[in-house]
Amino acid sequence: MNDKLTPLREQIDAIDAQILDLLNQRAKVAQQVGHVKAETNAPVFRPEREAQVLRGVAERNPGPMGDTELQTIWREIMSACRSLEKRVTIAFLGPAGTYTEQAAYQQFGTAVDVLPCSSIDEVFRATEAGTAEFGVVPVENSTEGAIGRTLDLLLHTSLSISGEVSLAVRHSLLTGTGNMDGVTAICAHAQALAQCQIWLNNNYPDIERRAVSSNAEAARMARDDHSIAAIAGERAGVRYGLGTVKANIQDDPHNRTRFAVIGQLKAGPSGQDRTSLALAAPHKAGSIYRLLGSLARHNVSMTRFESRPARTGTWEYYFYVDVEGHVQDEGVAKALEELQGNAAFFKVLGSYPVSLT
Ligand SMILES: C=C(O[C@@H]1C=C(C(=O)O)C=C[C@H]1O)C(=O)O
Repeated sequence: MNDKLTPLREQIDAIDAQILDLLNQRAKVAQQVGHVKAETNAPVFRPEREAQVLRGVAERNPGPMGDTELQTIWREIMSACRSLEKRVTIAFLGPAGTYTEQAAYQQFGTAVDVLPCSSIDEVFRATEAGTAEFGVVPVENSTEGAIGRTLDLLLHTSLSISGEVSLAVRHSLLTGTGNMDGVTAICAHAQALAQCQIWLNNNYPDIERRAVSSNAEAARMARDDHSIAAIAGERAGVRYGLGTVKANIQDDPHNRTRFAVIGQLKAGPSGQDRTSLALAAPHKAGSIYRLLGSLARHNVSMTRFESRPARTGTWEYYFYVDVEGHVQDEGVAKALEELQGNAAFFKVLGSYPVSLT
């Protein structure tokens, strides 16, 4: 047995030495890139370039390594290289252990400084003030729909969306003991309670449900008080030392949440981009039809159309529209120019590379 293993391990050691050498070669080039950027005051983080590198890895991958696993490794390589140019600070909807934290690492890798914030408003404030270069906030959930507060704040912020992250959201029922003995309340964010309501109705119809500020906060409460069960991701469970009563209790097995990366940066075109817009239509017959007609005429595909009350008490709405392509793409530019002329309110929230997952 050992005789067979020894030469194989020697091969791995030799390959590791090459990987180590190549990684440091890559890091030195990234440092040079950093010097060039510093001379011109150019942004360190370039999401369009990182998206291209990650797509290229999957396209060129001959296997047996999986595309997703390689992309995870490359994300960390780029994160480490980037941190040699400059370490960026990322604000996110905390506390530690939330899905938003996971989304932040998914976008930037782990060689970043993080600033957990207690509300979506605080993420916007910290990023607008420059305390963090980027912020990460939830935008919509495939079961429960839009995160209203994020949409409201996007309307008037000076920040742009420079990235999107889509994560599979799986909820577990967690307690300090790993069972439900003595549990009198199930705590979670209101969104998570809503995403698990059928399962809760079927299994624990009589236990009180209590909405708290985040699932991670519920996990922290469950750690300190064994009369409380939390609904949260396994990540939060591990972080707070909880036992799993039942995993995957979300009503929709395909439950996903989409997050936006916000910051001063406007991402360049990566070749596979999306553009988010906020619009209001004038109070005239056919005005929405005219707005959307501009997209159709220039062959621009719409991937999302969402309305939200303008909060004027007059049944006026803002429309949140996502289209395929980048504002610098010719068709998109023409469509938006035309659309802007017909809109009562028009704002490009940002163009950014399409999420890998
Ligand atoms: C090295 C660069 O800086 C950063 C690091 C990257 C990398 O490690 O590949 C890619 C894009 C940037 O976010 C670059 O802009 O090319």
